[in-house]
Amino acid sequence: MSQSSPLSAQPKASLYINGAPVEGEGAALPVHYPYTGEVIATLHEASAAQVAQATMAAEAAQPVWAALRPVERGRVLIRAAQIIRERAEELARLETLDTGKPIQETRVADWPSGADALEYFGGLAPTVTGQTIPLGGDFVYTIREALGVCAGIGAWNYPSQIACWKAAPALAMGNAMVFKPSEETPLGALKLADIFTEAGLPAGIFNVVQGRGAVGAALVTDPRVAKVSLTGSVPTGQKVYAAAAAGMRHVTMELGGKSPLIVFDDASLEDAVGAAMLANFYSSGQICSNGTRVFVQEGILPAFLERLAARVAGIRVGDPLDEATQHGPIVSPAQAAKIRAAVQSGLAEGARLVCGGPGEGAFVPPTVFADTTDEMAIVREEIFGPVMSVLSFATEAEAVARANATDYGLAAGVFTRDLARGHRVAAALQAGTTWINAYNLTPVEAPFGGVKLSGIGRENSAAAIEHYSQLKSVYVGMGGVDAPY
Ligand SMILES: NC(=O)c1ccc[n+]([C@@H]2O[C@H](COP(=O)([O-])OP(=O)(O)OC[C@H]3O[C@@H](n4cnc5c(N)ncnc54)[C@H](O)[C@@H]3O)[C@@H](O)[C@H]2O)c1
Repeated sequence: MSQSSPLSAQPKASLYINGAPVEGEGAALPVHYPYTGEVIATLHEASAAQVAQATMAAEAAQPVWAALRPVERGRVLIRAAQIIRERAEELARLETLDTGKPIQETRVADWPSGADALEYFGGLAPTVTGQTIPLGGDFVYTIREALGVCAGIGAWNYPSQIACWKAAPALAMGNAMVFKPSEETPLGALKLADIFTEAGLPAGIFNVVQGRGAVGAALVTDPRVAKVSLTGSVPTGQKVYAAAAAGMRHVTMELGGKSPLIVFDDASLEDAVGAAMLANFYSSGQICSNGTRVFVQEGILPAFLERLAARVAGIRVGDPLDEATQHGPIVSPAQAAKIRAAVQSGLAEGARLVCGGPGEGAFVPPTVFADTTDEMAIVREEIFGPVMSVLSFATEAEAVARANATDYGLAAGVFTRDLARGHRVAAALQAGTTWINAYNLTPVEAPFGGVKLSGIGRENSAAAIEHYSQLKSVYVGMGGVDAPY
């Protein structure tokens, strides 16, 4: 890599352990800018000994952090959020270099959402209390206490948001964290570690190790780790859940999906088309909750497809650092090849290409298939790219049954002007996160997560507190001990 390259993003060191940058002792990890393929940084994986050092540093630091007043922990998180907002432009640019996502997205979605989580959980920390349970003299009170050392493992689509979404509730509750970003996008988590230190976080409370799956596996089975939170694919989730079970560790699993978006014929066509585009093409389609199965009621199908094709034709594809660009490259050549194979399989299975196609190089254009059936691989399997399958349906009962006929259950959406139907359908859809007349909005105030194979546990909202703490009950005897012997 040329250090003089204007795109150089070489960090001080690859890892962050016990409050300081540390170089990795493992294999090289080149970081490519997805748009050009240029190597913008070369990192090194953590060795097994360095993974252990990170968890030991976390274990040593955690009790002191947990003993602070919650308002003091919260203040550090809120200060970190302020630093993120002050450096918004620099951080958005780094996220674009790391992921290839358009700068117009990374300015509004990635770090800003991470800052929201830090503010939210920073403010929530002092409000967490226990219960008193009267027993007519004796009583029990409960303490919600930290778990200890938490491991966070991230995917590459929203690397900095994922790091913040995991760190914020974990740290708010007095835990320490060792975070392993995806090997594709390792840069944002290192920035977060720096920002935390600047905000006053004690050394050892947030550590970063880098590496591929084996480093993640070493972290999951480290004896000091009490909880694992993974964002990734279902196959990885199954492996990590099983490995965590051996040590009876807590888990949060944020996994993949093949979510349905149901559009009834009374919906606002323009809003439904806009939502379907957002649900498939934002971040070049690399979003876990994407509504990739778009069920459209037969009466409005022709009008829906016509309007969709017209609006998709206007999407500006290109250089992600150009402010006008709305659709950037795919994160890596390997992922682009997987998406292309899915597009080819759609063509081979007889789906009708409305627009887009396999694309070339780093780019897969926004792609819409019509005349698809529930049996086609493009309709059943997560593609994790900008490929929408449009399906036609006749009745509400049919749409709900077909929408639920999947092993996934991350998200679902419904568009209708009949609000009673909207609520009825939302209730019937097997998904952890649902939207009525909206799609893919994930404010920190709302719980986010999946059912069925899409995961377990919830991120964001007060619900996340329960996933980063455990209840202790304290029985207080107020009288004598009545022993029968
Ligand atoms: N539900 C959500 O919140 C959410 C959000 C974003 C992405 N995702 C899902 O993530 C997937 C795309 O991301 P990806 O390709 O990076 O996923 P992935 O499963 O390939 O990797 C995820 C992370 O797990 C690590 N890993 C791999 N094998 C491991 C092992 N045996 N033990 C421990 N860690 C291991 C990887 O290094 C990476 O950091 C998609 O399926 C997408 O739907 C889910």
